[in-house]
Amino acid sequence: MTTAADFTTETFLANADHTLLAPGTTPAELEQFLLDARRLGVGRVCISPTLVEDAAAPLRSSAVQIVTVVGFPSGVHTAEVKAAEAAQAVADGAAEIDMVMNRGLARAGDWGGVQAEIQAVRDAVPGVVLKVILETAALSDAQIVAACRAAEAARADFVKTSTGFDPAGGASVHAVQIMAETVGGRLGVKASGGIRTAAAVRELAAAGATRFGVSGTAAILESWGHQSSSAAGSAGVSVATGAIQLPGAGGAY
Ligand SMILES: O=C[C@H](O)COP(=O)(O)O
Repeated sequence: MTTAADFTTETFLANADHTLLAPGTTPAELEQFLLDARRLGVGRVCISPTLVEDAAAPLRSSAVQIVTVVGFPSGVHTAEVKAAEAAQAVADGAAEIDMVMNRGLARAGDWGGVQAEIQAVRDAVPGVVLKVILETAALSDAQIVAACRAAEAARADFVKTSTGFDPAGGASVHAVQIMAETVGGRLGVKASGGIRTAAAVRELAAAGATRFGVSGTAAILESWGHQSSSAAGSAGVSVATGAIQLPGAGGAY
């Protein structure tokens, strides 16, 4: 079990998906983002599918891998579209796929349907790391548990809390605990959306997160030496309640 105290910057960087998913990104902004990723020493970048091909060439000489998103951010795309999007992204150079689950199916209790759409993406990109974005802030605890089970049954590799773009909110300690209790040790748990400080990263790691989707990587590293609680920080993370506000990328949709 990871404790907040022994979670180092090295552990964080090795398990960080440095993220750029804002719509309207220009080639110059992508270039700067990739330079930052290498300077920071992150293991992966998480970028929009339209950016994958352009990012693949400059990253080829580095150890940085490309993660992209499918059915993003709403998840309302058909399973066939998500599967095709995933296959195209891998052909373009993506090493990992973060797909957004169809939340309507989940809220209706159609867990067979949820499993089937995850399975469709799984089958389209065999051998590729597949994460399922649940948008946990918009689900009940029981729905989070069932969604985790559907992801595991469909042979996903990770469950992921949030897109970072939903008004319901981002990652929370509470959701991560539920996910870790349900599939932890067999599937990874990616916390993402609204994570702004080192304190928040440590709390989420202690709750069971094994991967972190963060657009504010540099600011998180800058805050690493500070002991101020994420709950009280300007990041808007409330560890007590687990609610995370999304002052950054979230709300763009
Ligand atoms: O998937 C990752 C999230 O979009 C990152 O959210 P963030 O911009 O709030 O760090």
